Amino acid sequence: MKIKESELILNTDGSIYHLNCTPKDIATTIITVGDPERVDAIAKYFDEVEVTIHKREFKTVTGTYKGKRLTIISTGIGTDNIDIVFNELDALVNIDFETRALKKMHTALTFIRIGTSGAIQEDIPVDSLLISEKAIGFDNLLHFYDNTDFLDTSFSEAFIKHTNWNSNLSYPYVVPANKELLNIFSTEGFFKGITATNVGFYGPQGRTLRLPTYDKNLNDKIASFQFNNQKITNLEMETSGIYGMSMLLGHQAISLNAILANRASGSFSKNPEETIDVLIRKTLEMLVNKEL
Ligand SMILES: O=P(O)(O)O[C@H]1O[C@H](CO)[C@@H](O)[C@H]1O
Ligand SMILES: O=c1cc[nH]c(=O)[nH]1
Repeated sequence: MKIKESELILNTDGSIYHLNCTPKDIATTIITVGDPERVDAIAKYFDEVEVTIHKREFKTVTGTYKGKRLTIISTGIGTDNIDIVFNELDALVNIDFETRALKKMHTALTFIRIGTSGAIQEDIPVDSLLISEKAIGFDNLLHFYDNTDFLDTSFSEAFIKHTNWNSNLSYPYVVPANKELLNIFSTEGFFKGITATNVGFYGPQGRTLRLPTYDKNLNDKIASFQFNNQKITNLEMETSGIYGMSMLLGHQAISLNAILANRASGSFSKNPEETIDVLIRKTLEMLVNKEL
């Protein structure tokens, strides 16, 4: 079936609408970051850069690291951008742009998020690295899609009860990391935990500058919640969307977090760039050594 021009939107040069990339521009292993400037902070380690494309908050660099072809792309902030980036990257490999039909052979992509995050457990210090075993999404992206049977509703129900979750907020959805990637990255000295993905940095993460939040104890309730001996460890703004979209589209994803803030102790990293750089170098080496 031919996908309409209003659904699969191609620019006059044949590139996809927001990302401005054509199918040849991307590798099958893709590092996602929020901050467009982090793309160059990673690409500076490449042997060579093949492609650089920048439109809006979406900066894409494809090149090689120790001979391995990789793409780095910035998503900007939030799961609304994840919807765009993941649908468009998937289209680049799984839709024929000439015929506008789905390709017969599915191509699975491997996604590694190199992100920043704030811990809510006191024993996860600033400047540590954490791998997200699961994400709990306080955003509503996944609720717009069908076929979400993989979501862990028992976890959601227990969480809603424990926190007395406000019914005006969207239903928190719980989605796992890719098992294989989780096993691979789990061996390398990361903390492991459950990442809460929020719809904002301030109120939604319980930060108060001038505006009070509806429940000043919400972060404490989130931190004290346990399900099957697992705790929610950290807050950020993309992982639930990345895990959810990857499950829906048949890709594999893992989210790695540089912990810059500790909300329990009220502290923030004195050298965030250094911590992010440690995570970048570690991730690049693992991608090559584990042949991901
Ligand atoms: O550093 P990035 O990857 O952008 O991730 C975190 O930082 C941003 C907020 O400062 C949000 O996008 C959050 O998820
Ligand atoms: O506390 C933090 C730190 C980074 N990113 C977030 O979303 N929250």
